[in-house]
Amino acid sequence: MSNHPLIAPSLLSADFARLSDEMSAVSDSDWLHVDVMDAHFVPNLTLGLPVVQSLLKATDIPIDCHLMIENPDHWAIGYAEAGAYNVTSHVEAAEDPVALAKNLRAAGAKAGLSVKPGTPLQPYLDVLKHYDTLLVMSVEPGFGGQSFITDVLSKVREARKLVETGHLNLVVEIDGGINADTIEQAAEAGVDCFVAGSAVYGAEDPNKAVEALRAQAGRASAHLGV
Ligand SMILES: O=C(CO)[C@@H](O)[C@H](O)COP(=O)(O)O
Repeated sequence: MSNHPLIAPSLLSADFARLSDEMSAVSDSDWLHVDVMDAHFVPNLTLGLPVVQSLLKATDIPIDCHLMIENPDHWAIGYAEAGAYNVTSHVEAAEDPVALAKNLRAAGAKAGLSVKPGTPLQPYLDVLKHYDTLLVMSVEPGFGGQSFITDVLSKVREARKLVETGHLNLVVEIDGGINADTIEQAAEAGVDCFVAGSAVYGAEDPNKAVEALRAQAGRASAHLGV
């Protein structure tokens, strides 16, 4: 849980030839979201552990790794050992998500679990008790710049209720299509952490975009102060 809105710019929308400058451009953000894609779990290919290790040396912002890869049971631990703050794997890809969470925590990272837009939460409620973050995908994973899928907010409301009633203790994160037009409905539904790619890196001043999104989320949210 968090008591203020967390904004996590997605580096997927940054200029990959200038990653260090692009991280500095969002120095006011709470987390930095790094999308790892393997061209198997999703059709796109981005970057892997060697690049994340370099990013970790070049920033103080907590790195939030979103692994859109097959076999996270094997690969995720490397990101935790490298020093990522939060390491998220997909429930659709993980073979033993409980063991995975335990391994990530033992390596010093927060453990995150992500669900695609069509994946329900209900079968994974016991598994989620072992997790620190739940990443609700509000687009099909793989690409930035897609439109927000409003239907996923029912899962956010479900997760928020479970957190408020003490059944889960995790940060509710949303990813995909978050911008000035969509962040308020996500905040109202109960999101704590908002990933935003094109809305931040497409802005003239990325840091100002981060501040504006944070303020908007804080105003719209019943559970987060500004
Ligand atoms: O994981 C993903 C896409 O798979 C996201 O992190 C995108 O990078 C978000 O980009 P926008 O939808 O905010 O442009």
